[in-house]
Amino acid sequence: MSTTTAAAPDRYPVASLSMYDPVHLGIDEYGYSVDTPIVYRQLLMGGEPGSGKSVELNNIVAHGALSTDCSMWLFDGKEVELGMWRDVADVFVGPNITDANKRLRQLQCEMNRRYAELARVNRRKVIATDPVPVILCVIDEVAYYSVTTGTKDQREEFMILLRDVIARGRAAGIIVVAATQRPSADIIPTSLRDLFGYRLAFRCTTDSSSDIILSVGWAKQGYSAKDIAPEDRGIGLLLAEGGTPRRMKSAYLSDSDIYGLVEYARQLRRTGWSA
Ligand SMILES: Nc1ncnc2c1ncn2[C@@H]1O[C@H](COP(=O)(O)OP(=O)(O)OP(=O)(O)O)[C@@H](O)[C@H]1O
Repeated sequence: MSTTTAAAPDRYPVASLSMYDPVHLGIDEYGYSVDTPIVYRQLLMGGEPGSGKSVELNNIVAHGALSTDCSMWLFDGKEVELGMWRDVADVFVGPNITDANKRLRQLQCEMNRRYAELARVNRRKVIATDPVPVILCVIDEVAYYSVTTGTKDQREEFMILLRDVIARGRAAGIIVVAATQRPSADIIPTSLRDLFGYRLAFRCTTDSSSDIILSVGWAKQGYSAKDIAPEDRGIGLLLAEGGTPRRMKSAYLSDSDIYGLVEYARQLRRTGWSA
């Protein structure tokens, strides 16, 4: 055994993350880390303005940006919330429904292509060793595209395409993370909500809007995002695949954290990781 100690290298190997790794969302009320695999799932977030949705979206997008097996498709009806990640997004859609629908049609085609390939090789789902990236499709604010902008036909087309991608995307390696500050039945009908395996309710103004995110009945059982105090920004109830809602606080990335991450992700995505 050698008695000499090797000089510490001045550069350390840093591996990228993978979309198949759990994503760090925050900590729960007992101080445990909330790390959730989101591949093969869809995640819906809702809550009143300023309740913490964009902060949590940033955590998920940060994971995607640092994952070299992730293709990021960002839809930002407000343009500035996800805009900081624009340089490392593969697709960035601002407040333009024509563009949004065009991109969703492309996503649908890619999904169909992947299913055709899976069927050809007699497989059920995309896995980590497949030569296709996981597609992380993040939409902030769904209602902008589904009820506010464009013509009725465009809004309807948006919802039809989105519903299809949410319903069929999982096994094809397409994750949809959607946020809305308007948790109402016209924006998130039950049939759409139920397609999301994960739901995260930040502070809501009524029990019924909390139930629209989580699902009917939880408020009566004592799990209502209405009970989150207005000053408790970033606190939400996370319902994961049929469990019980878990109260948690999302992790927080400051703007300067995000600038640093974007720069790092840009290098990582250009070169792959290297020592
Ligand atoms: N986890 C957190 N830790 C610390 N501060 C937070 C956290 N989450 C939210 N905040 C604070 O609350 C503010 C509003 O959060 P955020 O922008 O995420 O709300 P939002 O729900 O996306 O609002 P809107 O619907 O209007 O876009 C943040 O700028 C930040 O100051």
